[in-house]
Amino acid sequence: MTNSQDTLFAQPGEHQGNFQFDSRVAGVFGDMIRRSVPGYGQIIATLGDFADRAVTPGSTVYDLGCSLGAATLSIRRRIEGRQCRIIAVDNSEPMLERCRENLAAYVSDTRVELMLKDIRDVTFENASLVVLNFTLQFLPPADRDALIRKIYAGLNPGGMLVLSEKLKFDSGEIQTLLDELHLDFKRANGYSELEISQKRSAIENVLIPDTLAQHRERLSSAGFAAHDLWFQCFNFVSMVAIK
Ligand SMILES: Nc1ncnc2c1ncn2[C@@H]1O[C@H](C[S@+](CC[C@H]([NH3+])C(=O)[O-])CC(=O)[O-])[C@@H](O)[C@H]1O
Ligand SMILES: O=C(O)C(=O)Cc1ccccc1
Repeated sequence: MTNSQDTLFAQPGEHQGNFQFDSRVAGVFGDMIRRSVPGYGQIIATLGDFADRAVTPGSTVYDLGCSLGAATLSIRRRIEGRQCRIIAVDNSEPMLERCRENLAAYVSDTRVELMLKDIRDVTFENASLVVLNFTLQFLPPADRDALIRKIYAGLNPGGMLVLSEKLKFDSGEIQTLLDELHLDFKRANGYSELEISQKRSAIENVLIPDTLAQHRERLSSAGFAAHDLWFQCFNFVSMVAIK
């Protein structure tokens, strides 16, 4: 997988304006996400374990906001021979191009369809597993309920949604504490204060976190009777919901 070092925010004044999933980001994304999101590697590996349990023969898996294909690759390795199909969607062309190369590096009998489109325009059918791994947080908040409802409608009974997100907290004290622990994690991974602060401004208006209560309410009102956290590290969580 592409893994050039992320130095995008290393120089003063670099990358001003809103964060975008352009070719520069796509070229360093593997390094960026591992050094920025605590638990990312564990979540990617565990998606394979969820897939092994959730994915039924002949069903469809959706990876929404697939970026370089890390989740799709982890899932695909675990569902060989089940006559399934994975639909991996991203609206960034440079991401999807690199994703195509990454998927082609391994042999598999599972068909992966890469779709360059907005996840709001996807039709869900015969789904046994839907993955939103750090993607919902980039949708305008007003569009989030409708997507979760559409996913629920397209899932087969027993089908799962795995939803990973950066969280916001009602308590200012907890927000500050977990934000600081996250910043320490980035420092420990070699990011400078300048890189941290420039990236923070760039994602401010682009990545809009919800609280855990908002996620729970959204999943419940979409119809998911069973849902809970399965992973948390600081302000990053992953939830599972079962239809
Ligand atoms: N409306 C949209 N439609 C389609 N794609 C979108 C949209 N908005 C954002 N994206 C895409 O969602 C991805 C979010 S990254 C996901 C990591 C991956 N899941 C991973 O497991 O490695 C998470 C992060 O950068 O924190 C990017 O590739 C965007 O182009
Ligand atoms: O870097 C951060 O502070 C994040 O919140 C995670 C992230 C990771 C990759 C792209 C955008 C945000």
